[in-house]
Formats: sequence, structure tokens, C-alpha cells
Amino acid sequence: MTNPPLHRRLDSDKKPIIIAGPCSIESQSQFLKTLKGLDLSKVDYIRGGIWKPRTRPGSFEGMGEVAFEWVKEVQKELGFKFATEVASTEHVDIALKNGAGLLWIGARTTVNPFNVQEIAEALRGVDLPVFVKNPINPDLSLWKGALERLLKCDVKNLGAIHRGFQTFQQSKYRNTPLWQIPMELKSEFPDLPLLCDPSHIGGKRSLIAELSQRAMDLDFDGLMVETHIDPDNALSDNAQQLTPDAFGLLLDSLIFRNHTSKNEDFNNQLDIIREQIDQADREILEAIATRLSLVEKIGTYKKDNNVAIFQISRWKEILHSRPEWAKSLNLDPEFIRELYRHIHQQSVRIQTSVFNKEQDKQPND
Ligand SMILES: C=C(O[C@@H]1C=C(C(=O)O)C=C[C@H]1O)C(=O)O
Repeated sequence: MTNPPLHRRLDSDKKPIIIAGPCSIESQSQFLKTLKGLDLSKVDYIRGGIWKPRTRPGSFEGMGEVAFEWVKEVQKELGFKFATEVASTEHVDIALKNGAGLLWIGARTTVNPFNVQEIAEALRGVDLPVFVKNPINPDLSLWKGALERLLKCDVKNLGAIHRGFQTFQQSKYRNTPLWQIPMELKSEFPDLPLLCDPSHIGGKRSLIAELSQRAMDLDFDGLMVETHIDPDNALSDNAQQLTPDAFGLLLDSLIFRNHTSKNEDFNNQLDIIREQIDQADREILEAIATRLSLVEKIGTYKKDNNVAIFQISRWKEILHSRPEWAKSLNLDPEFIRELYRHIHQQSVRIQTSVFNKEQDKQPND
């Protein structure tokens, strides 16, 4: 996919973009009370779930279309732009008919290209911002594919939301962040607004602040945070919603980072350190080249003596000793173990090509 022309950032270049509001709209009074507790001057869009895709049937699945009547009533009183999730073409029609200001496609929908295609067609040519949450599974191409489908339907005011991934690894989070995936998306589409949803990543209130700060440190363009007037009694996501007051404190506590700096001294220092990093990288590459030429030599030697490429005991020794050496250099042993797995893979590859090389043929063979 080539980079789409995503130069328009919502209504402005404002950063961070803040979206807050309840997971689900449960009643007009719950919605109104929640919003009254928020400082609406600090919130760009109010979120509210109308339809809730839930893991198990029988859970609260949202109030449906009637909730739009409550939204419109509260909008008359407080004035705000409303954002909600759509998971079907019917949802799109109802949301557009009721004047939604921003729509997003949820993680459970992004996994399914058929659904995304139908939604993209229902949204054809709309001007309002449409955000795509990452798919539940850590698959960057599905995420990009959904954005591409929307773009092909002329939905150009696009954005992405990182809400974490379901993985088998043990994690303190409800959904593992795997920050490198949204960072890769951002490297490919630098102009695509990328928000973080710390509520779904964390799954519990106590993690929201650190996750929000992490997103700001990684240059995310904004946050979507679930807020509820009475989180403990919320009908969905009750462990992860913040009270409006706690959300206000969160916003006050966040340190917003600049993308770059105009400070000349800072930029000069940055250049000096980056030159040193360039030099260190050259040395790393030279060391890798030296190692791999030794690997080639060992490969030839093994082939001449009919000895196998993979040597378990030597490999085990390396996998044990290098992380130990790393510790004394203050390096993370797990990082070094991972690095050596890549080096070993390349080493085996090189020796395999040595083994497969045909013997130099004589001119008259
Ligand atoms: C280079 C060798 O071959 C393989 C590659 C290794 C490496 O790159 O360090 C280690 C063990 C072998 O599996 C070797 O036998 O030493």
C-alpha cells in the first residue's frame, strides 16, 4: 500500500486530540451527568457506545438507536461533537442520520475484511473523521487493509486508534500494547492521526495514567479515554472507566511532548549525539561483518569435514554466555538473547549456502 494522501487532520492540527465519554450510553441522565462533570473545553469529541459488541451473549449490548435521542437532547444543552463505534452498514446509516461527528470501526470489526468493506461502502465519500481501531490480533496488515478499504471508498478524513492486542503472553494489561505495531503504522503513514485508547489496553483504572503518558512520550496524536459518572456501577467496562474528576486530574498530570524543538542548542546537541550514534552503528556493522565472515569460514571447514551446520551444544553455550556478558555491560539480557537468535539464524543461513555451493568446476567438466 502506498502512503495515502492523509494530510487533513480532523478540523485542525490540534494536538493532542482528546476523546472522552462513557463506554456505553446507558440513559440520558447517566450521559448528561458524565458530561457535566467533564471540562468540555478540553475535550474534542464526546464518545458514547450505542451498540456494544460483547464477547459473550447476555452481557449488556448497548441501548441502540434510542440513545441517539438522548445524545441530541444533551447536545442541545451542552454542545459537543459526538463520536461512536459502528459495526455494520445499518449502524452507519443510523449514526449519519443522527449527526454523529466522528465514527470509529472497532477492533472486532477490523479483523474482518468483509465487514470493513461493507462499512467502507456505506461511508463512501463522507467527510466526517473515521477512525480504525487496531484488529484484536497483532496483525499490522489487517489494520492497514481496513484503512486502505476506506480510502478506496473516498473516505479521506481517516485516523487510527491503538487499543492493544490479545496475545497469549502473560501481561498486566487487558490487551498487550505491543507499541512497535502502532509505531510501524505511524512510520508508514506519518500524517495519519494516531490516538491511544489506554482504557482498553489497561483494563483497569490504575494503569490509565502510565499508559496515557507513554502514548504522549511516543508522539501519539491524542487519547480516547472512557469516563463514567459512576464507574463501579457501569453496565460495561466498569473496571477501566474513570470518573470525570479523575479524568480531569489525568489531563492535568500529563506532560505533552513536542514533535520537535526550535531550540538551537537542543538541535545542535541532538546532531552531535546522532553523529556518535552513527559511528557506533558503523562499529556494530563492522563487528557483525567480521563475525559473519568467520561463520563462512567455519561453514567451509565443516563441509570439508562432513560435519553438520547446527551445533546444539555450542549454540546453547552462546545463548547462555552472551546474555551473561550483556549483564556486566548493563544491557538487557533478554534483548541480547533475541539479538543472538537473529544472528544465529543468519549464521545457519550463510553456512547452508556454503554447503549448497557447487564445487568450482574445471573448465572442461
Ligand atoms: C558457527 C557455528 O555454527 C552454528 C552457528 C553458531 C554461531 O553462529 O555462533 C553456533 C553454533 C552452530 O549452530 C559453530 O558451529 O560454531
